[in-house]
Amino acid sequence: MTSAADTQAPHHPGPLGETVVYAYLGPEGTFTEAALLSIPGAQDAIRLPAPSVNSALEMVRSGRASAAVVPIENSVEGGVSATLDALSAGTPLRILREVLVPITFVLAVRPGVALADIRTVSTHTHAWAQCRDWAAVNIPEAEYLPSASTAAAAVELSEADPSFDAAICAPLVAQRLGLEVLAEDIGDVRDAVTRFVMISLPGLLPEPTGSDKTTLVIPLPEDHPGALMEILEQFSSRGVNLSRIESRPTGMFLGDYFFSIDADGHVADARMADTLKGLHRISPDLRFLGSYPRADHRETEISRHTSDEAFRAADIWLESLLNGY
Ligand SMILES: O=C(O)C(=O)C[C@]1(C(=O)O)C=C[C@@H](O)C=C1
Repeated sequence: MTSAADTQAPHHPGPLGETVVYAYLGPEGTFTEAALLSIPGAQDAIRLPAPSVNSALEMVRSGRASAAVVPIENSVEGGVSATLDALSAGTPLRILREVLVPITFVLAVRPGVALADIRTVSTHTHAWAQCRDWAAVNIPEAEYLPSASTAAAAVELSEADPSFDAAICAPLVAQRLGLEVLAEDIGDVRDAVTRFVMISLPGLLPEPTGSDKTTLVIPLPEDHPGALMEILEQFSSRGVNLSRIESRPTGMFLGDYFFSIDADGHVADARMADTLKGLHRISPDLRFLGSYPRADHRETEISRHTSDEAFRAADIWLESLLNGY
């Protein structure tokens, strides 16, 4: 379902010199690499695996890469905190496109190891959260050890003296590394999907398509009754639908939070532009992370009174009042 990998999408990172250089959460064989490879042109680009989401984004900030691909949200486990936090601070970055990748996990071991021998298992925390119930039934004695990615766990398992007995990873990486697959499709929820985003430094925005998403980071202005309501009202009064809202601690002090929000529509749409202005009045430090096409191509629903025409007609009417009519 790598449905954002369509050819008409106009949003590519600007070339760095002549060659497009992509950073991604590595090593080779991560689901993130699969997401990157589904983007037109990425097969011919230079691809730099990074050991963490932060370092992938740092490569973009420092100019080593033109863009980075990182996971942002999973249909089972929700937001990827490392990405949400890294985008909320530091040099501003922009999301240029999103990619959806169906997720299937296998349990991989070194040849000859049986299910009953497994005392320790390693994978990415998001992957573990998606296979926890399967593990509780099938390897109940196994202790979980977190790894930087599913592929990093598989790579360590394939090397000399791994510090664990099994890895949860993508089927392809287990096969590539010569690991034995003891169980397939071990995710607790069928049809799990992870959403990845392509990130670059701010530049020209992708054109509106009628099926777009806008991502924002909004610090809660000041702690008072109704503060969150004031933020939400900006969206609802302009007919803007939210597809994701999460709160994350800013890390500054206990109780200090920001909201990470995905809203349907593009900043070039009058109702979204008006929403952003309203939000800026309430929370001037908000971050605009980009407007980009939806991977599922679902069209934004617009009611008659929040269409671009309705906003234009209202502007013209107000102008006429000011001109004495
Ligand atoms: O470890 C990987 O293979 C990744 O690409 C990371 C990641 C994630 O952060 O959610 C991506 C997809 C899966 O949901 C599990 C792990």
